[in-house]
Amino acid sequence: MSSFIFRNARVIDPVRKIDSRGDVGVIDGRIAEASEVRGGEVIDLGGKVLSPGFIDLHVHLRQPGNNMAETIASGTAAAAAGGFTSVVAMPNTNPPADTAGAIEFLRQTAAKKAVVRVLPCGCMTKGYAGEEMAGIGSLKAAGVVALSDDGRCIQDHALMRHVVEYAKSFNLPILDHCEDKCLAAGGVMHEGKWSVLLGMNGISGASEELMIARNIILARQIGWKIHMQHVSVKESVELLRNARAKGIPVTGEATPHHLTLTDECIKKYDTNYKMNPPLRSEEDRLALIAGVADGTITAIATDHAPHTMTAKMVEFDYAPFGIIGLETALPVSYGELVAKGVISLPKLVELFTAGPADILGFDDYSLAPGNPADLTVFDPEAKYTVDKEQFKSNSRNTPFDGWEVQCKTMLTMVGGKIVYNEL
Ligand SMILES: NC(=O)N[C@@H](CC(=O)O)C(=O)O
Ligand SMILES: [Zn+2]
Ligand SMILES: [Zn+2]
Repeated sequence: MSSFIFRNARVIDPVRKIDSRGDVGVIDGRIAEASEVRGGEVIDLGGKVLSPGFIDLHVHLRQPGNNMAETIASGTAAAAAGGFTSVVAMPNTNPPADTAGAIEFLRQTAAKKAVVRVLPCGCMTKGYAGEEMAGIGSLKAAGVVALSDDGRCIQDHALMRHVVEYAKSFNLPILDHCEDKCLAAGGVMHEGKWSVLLGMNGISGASEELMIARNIILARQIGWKIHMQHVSVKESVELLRNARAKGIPVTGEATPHHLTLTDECIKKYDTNYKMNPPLRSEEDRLALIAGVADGTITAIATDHAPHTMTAKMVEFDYAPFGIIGLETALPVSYGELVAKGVISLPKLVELFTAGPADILGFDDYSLAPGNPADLTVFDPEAKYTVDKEQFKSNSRNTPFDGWEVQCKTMLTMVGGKIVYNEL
């Protein structure tokens, strides 16, 4: 395997609290002191940022079941283009990833087709139907890194309690889609001023708040980690903030779209603004940003949810929920959080690296010599226009097409192999 020296990097390594000019070496797929590399390829970064590879906790790869929308090959190519070196693959495929066999399929296909690491996530319940617990022990043995029924939420609190107990005994974090079905029923957008004005059925913020409260209670009672996916409302942020202050092991992620867009966008009736949870009010959006700024929210995750053009090109009510995000996450988050002075650049890097690594229970996700050479190089100064036709994803369902953005992925390296290069 080849060696590399990255010269003149702005090295940002949140775990080791480093933000300084320097060189980073890679020998045989691992990070090394640059001075120890003999005769490797020299790449001058001219001050561009080099950081640990980004981890996306929340990605829908759609294979098996909907290869038109995405495959493991196309989804991981999109991830590489976005600077992600690892993605957690949500199990709501068809068939769902609720057995060791399904996880084995994912792992074997990823070994052949993926360009970044695919971290399998298994269902909490059989068929993610929320009725019967999945075989959590065999999912663990097959290599899942977490459990989730994403797309749906277990409504039966006693069942959820048992799942959390099993997850604890198998040392698996739970990534939960928090949504009370009764309160959300029939809704297609956020319940608020705009749903009234547009005459559309709303999804109450309380549907999320209620299940976040439920999960906080279970995390406290059982003493186990529950991570709240795609947190979207103000009240959820407040609940999380208070619970974390008390030491309850709960965490939350924010998506780039919930940080930047609101329910007002729905007036365009464009189904690329339809996702679950829905775009919320401006007040909710600002609360989410405040939660990121004060450390209540410790990860940015895309909830990359590809859908084909034909699936999305229908009346708003009938379109599936979900938008893609892997190839826009970095610039969109940079624009809202760093360019506007809400957080520093190292903090943004943390939200894409050490934050998600910690939620998964990985330790030392840093640029320490000896660690796997999973690296992201990006240029915070580079300005460009988002063009969905250039995406590596099989899908085009993005609300960010045509956005003038700043901060571009320049190179992605996984285990010492360059999988994306724009330098
Ligand atoms: N976010 C979405 O709107 N859709 C996701 C499911 C989910 O993340 O809940 C999907 O699988 O399409
Ligand atoms: Zn979800
Ligand atoms: Zn999802």
